[in-house]
Formats: sequence, C-alpha cells, structure tokens
Amino acid sequence: MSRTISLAVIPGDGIGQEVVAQGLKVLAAVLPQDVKLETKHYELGAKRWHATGETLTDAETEQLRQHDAILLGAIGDPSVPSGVLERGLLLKLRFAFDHFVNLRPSKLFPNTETPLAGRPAIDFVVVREGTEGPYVGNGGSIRTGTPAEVANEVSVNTAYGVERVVRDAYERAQARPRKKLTLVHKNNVLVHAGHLWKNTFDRIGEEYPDVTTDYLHVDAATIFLVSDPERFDVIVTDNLFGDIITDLAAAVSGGIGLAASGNINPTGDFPSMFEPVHGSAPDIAGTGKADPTATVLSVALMLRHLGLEAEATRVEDAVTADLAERSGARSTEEIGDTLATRVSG
Ligand SMILES: NC(=O)c1ccc[n+]([C@@H]2O[C@H](COP(=O)([O-])OP(=O)(O)OC[C@H]3O[C@@H](n4cnc5c(N)ncnc54)[C@H](O)[C@@H]3O)[C@@H](O)[C@H]2O)c1
Ligand SMILES: CC(C)[C@H](C(=O)O)[C@@H](O)C(=O)O
Ligand SMILES: [Mg+2]
Repeated sequence: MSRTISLAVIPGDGIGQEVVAQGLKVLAAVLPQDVKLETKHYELGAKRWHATGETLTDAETEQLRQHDAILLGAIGDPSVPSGVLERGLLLKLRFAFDHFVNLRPSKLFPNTETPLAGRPAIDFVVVREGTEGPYVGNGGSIRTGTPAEVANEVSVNTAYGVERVVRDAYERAQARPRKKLTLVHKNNVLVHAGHLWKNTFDRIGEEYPDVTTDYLHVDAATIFLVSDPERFDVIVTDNLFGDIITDLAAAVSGGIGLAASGNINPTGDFPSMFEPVHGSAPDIAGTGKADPTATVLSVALMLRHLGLEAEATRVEDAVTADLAERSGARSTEEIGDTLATRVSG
C-alpha cells in the first residue's frame, strides 16, 4: 500500500540551510517507490525576523502541526539578539508540540577525529527532558542594566513532566541489550528538583526490575563521558544538563558534525521534529565546510520514528561506511552526494 509523508522543512540560519539540503537529498534517495514525500519549506529565522519582526506566528504553528514530521537545520544568527530566535522559534516549537523526549544518540563512528578513537563500544543515548527545567522562561530581572540588577531563571520540574520522561527512558533502556539506565542530575545541591527526579527515578524503576540503574551528579558524569563512556547505555536527565552533556558526548564520539537528535512527542498528538544537535555555526556558514552527516543521521531518526526501520538502518549504514572510507576534506555537498548515492545503491 502506498503512503505519503508530509514533511515540514525549516532550514533556518547559517549552515542550517546547507545541511538540510543534503538531508533532503539523502531522504529522497532512500525512500521506496511506494512512499511519496511531500515537503513544504518554512523560511523562518533571522532573515524573516529582520524583514517582519516575527519569529513564528500562531498561524504557522497551526500549519506546522498538520505535518507528519518536521526537519529543522539550525536557528540563531549573530545579527539577532541572543535568545530571540532560539526562544521565539526553536523552543516555542518544542513546547507547542510537547516534545518532552529530546533523543540524542552517541555512537563512536569509525575513522573520526576524537580522543577516544579505537573504542568501538561507545554506544549510548541521552534522553533529555525537552519541555521543562530552566528552559521554560520562568524568570525576569529588576533594576535591569544597573549595577543593582537582580536576575533569576527558575527551573520548573513537575511530577507529571519528570515521570513521563523517566518512564520513556526506562522503556528505551529495557528495549536495548544492556538494559542500563543512568540518571544524571545534581541532587546534592539542587535538592528540590533533584529529589523529585531521584524519587521518581527510583519509584518508576520498581516497574522495570530487569533494568540496571545508577545515578551520577552531572559534574561527575562529564568525567565519565570522557574517561569511561562505555559505562553508559541510556542516560536520562533534565533539559539544561542534557543540552550540555550532549555537546560533550558529540565531541568525544566523533564530533559535533555527526550528532543527531529527535524532539519526540511520544503520544503522537503532535509532529516530532528532527534536527542536528549543532547550531547555525556562523564561523563556517557559506564556506561549504559544514558536515551534513548530523542532519542525515537525524533523517534516519525521523525515518525510524515514522516506522521506516529498514530505510533508517540503510542511512545509518551508509554513514558508517562513508566515514570508514572518508579521507581528506570534502565539502558539504560532496558528503551529501556520496551518502545519497550509497543509500540508493
Ligand atoms: N538547534 C539549534 O538550532 C541550535 C543548536 C545550538 C546552537 N544554536 C545557535 O547557533 C548559533 C551558534 O551557536 P554556537 O556557536 O554556540 O554552536 P554551533 O553548534 O553552531 O557551533 C559550535 C562549533 O561547532 C562547529 N560546527 C557546528 N556544526 C558543525 C558541522 N555540521 N560541521 C562542522 N562543524 C560544525 C562550528 O563551526 C563551531 O566552531 C547560536 O545562535 C546558537 O544559539 C542553535
Ligand atoms: C539553541 C538552543 C535553544 C538549543 C538548546 O539549548 O536546546 C541548542 O543548544 C540545542 O542543543 O538544541
Ligand atoms: Mg545545545
């Protein structure tokens, strides 16, 4: 039976435009004939903000909601005050579409530049909470811009929000061969939120007796991500800790140009959104140096989410084979072309 995938594409800023073009190329090449792809581009980001002052309207949010999935490049530009696009567009989408699972896998690929080369057992996934924590915008400042300024940014953690993401992480751990789940937090200092997380983690764990668990403070977790990353299988953590440790995880497991992510709405009420972990990289935008592999691997996560498991695996296998053979500098487009050829071959 034939099927149509309706995909919203938000290339965004900087290298977002460049890497998304390659992601779409690989997607078109891997889809079987009986799966039709309908894409609609949304030109959102810095250019749009400069032209209209808008980041994302309610009407656009409603249009985006109609798609099966969203592919996003990156948001953010030095010409726009920091936070305007990140909050007004990217986080607005994650919150509006209840992307409470921010899935960020880390695998050591062959032939990559990392201090941990030659340790193929590195294979873990971070389940980062995506709708709460210090990201919710519960803050403000008084006497702003004066020497007496006071600013706060409150981390919001609800029993509902923590339980649903912890449960999701247990399910993922249970489905993996090693069945191990690590909670990363900072409950020796952030005692209120930390204890809610730890108590929830322990209580839900009783329902998953076959899953081995442990707990690490986030500072110690950064040690082990470098010195002993093989110890990790699934990590569950809050929104901000998850943001930080997944950039570190990317750096040790092959580079930020390879790190994929999915902002998942597990209930299926809203479209999930797939994007590389990296940002718009203004320092290399327009040079053709951006590695599109993270976006291509995000496309693989999207294919899996949409039930196209064989196609997802084909994309991942193509990346592994390409990295194993890669030598010398290749442009964004060359890498995209090679991967597209590999998946269709
Ligand atoms: N999901 C997103 O849209 C997202 C994520 C992170 C940062 N940002 C935004 O992007 C802007 C730049 O942020 P930043 O500099 O902190 O982080 P960044 O991830 O854009 O760049 C950090 C470093 O990694 C390099 N890099 C990133 N992606 C690469 C790729 N595909 N190939 C090769 N090298 C790559 C960059 O050149 C830079 O040296 C900011 O506005 C930030 O808010 C957006
Ligand atoms: C740009 C920013 C809002 C975003 C985050 O902090 O989640 C980014 O760093 C990421 O990792 O996707
Ligand atoms: Mg980040």
